[in-house]
Amino acid sequence: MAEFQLIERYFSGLSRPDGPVALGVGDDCALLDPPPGQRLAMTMDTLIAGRHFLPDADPFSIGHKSLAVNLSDLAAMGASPAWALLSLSLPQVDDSWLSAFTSGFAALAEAHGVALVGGDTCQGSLSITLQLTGFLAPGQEMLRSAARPGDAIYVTGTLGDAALALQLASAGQEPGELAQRLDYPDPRVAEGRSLSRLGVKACIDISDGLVADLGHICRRSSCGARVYLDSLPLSSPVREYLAAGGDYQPVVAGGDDYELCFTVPPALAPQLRDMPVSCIGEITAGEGVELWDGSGKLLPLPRAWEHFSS
Ligand SMILES: Nc1ncnc2c1ncn2[C@@H]1O[C@H](COP(=O)(O)OP(=O)(O)OP(=O)(O)O)[C@@H](O)[C@H]1O
Ligand SMILES: Cc1ncc(C[n+]2csc(CCOP(=O)(O)O)c2C)c(N)n1
Ligand SMILES: [Mg+2]
Repeated sequence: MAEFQLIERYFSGLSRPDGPVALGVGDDCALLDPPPGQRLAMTMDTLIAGRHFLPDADPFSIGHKSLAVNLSDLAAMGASPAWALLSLSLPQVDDSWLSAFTSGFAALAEAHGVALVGGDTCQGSLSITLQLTGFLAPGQEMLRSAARPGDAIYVTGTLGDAALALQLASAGQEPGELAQRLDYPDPRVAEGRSLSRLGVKACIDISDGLVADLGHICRRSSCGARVYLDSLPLSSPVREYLAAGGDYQPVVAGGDDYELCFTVPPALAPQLRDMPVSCIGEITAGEGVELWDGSGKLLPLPRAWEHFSS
């Protein structure tokens, strides 16, 4: 099967032309009608074999994750997802790989109302780039630059599960239930929309680890952050790993969490009472992220995930 047959077989069906998609997969461009009065929120992320997923990863999970990491960026802005463009580089045409990949992608796209409206396909080493567009009413955006001293810092979900799964898998051990968090991140789109509607102004999604991503909020907001290790929300396997003497590096710097980290002024905090979020510290007038343990000791910051750093 060659390029155009492949596009027809695997990607035309994901296009779902409807009202706002005037023209999807198949022409020189997609033609799209954004809803009046909404801004477009646009993001893009790449997944590369060996860099973002293990070479033997299930293609269904790669399809899921390539969309999930982009949905997570829209969630962090408070946007609603709408359209995707998919650029695929494949070493060869492998039918079973492509059908599993597109099924994983389609299942998550369906769950979030995302239409695939176009893309590009070429032969090369395995790499997936997804561009995702969403909508956002002006004034509802959550920015990295909007944290203020005195704000409380919150996160959704639990931290460190995916990084610990990767650490175990890389050491040839069985990650058990943690594997799900590495392979199938659950982007916090509904939570992002709710937070933005509540009036939360500062948010980021945690892809490179808490310390690095909260660090982006600090730099862009010209403030500091105090985080309390004992306040971090942890799953049972991560708790057990720490209790057995495991290092906190995967929890605060391993990355791949795809949880939201956001800050809230004291007046807004009571409105979060019924949400599944955890307060982990506060924004200060200082600079950079500080990590404190339960006995009041300042902890050294582990090195964060960063491309070109090793
Ligand atoms: N090659 C590039 N050209 C233009 N802008 C870029 C490029 N690479 C990154 N950016 C922009 O830089 C900013 C930070 O990008 P970065 O990839 O670090 O954020 P992110 O996508 O939220 O994080 P992650 O990729 O870890 O999920 C974003 O606004 C992004 O659009
Ligand atoms: C095989 C393998 N090695 C390492 C990792 C960890 N990892 C890769 S990229 C990244 C940050 C987000 O990426 P980006 O900044 O490119 O969006 C993290 C935490 C992984 N998932 N699989
Ligand atoms: Mg990125």
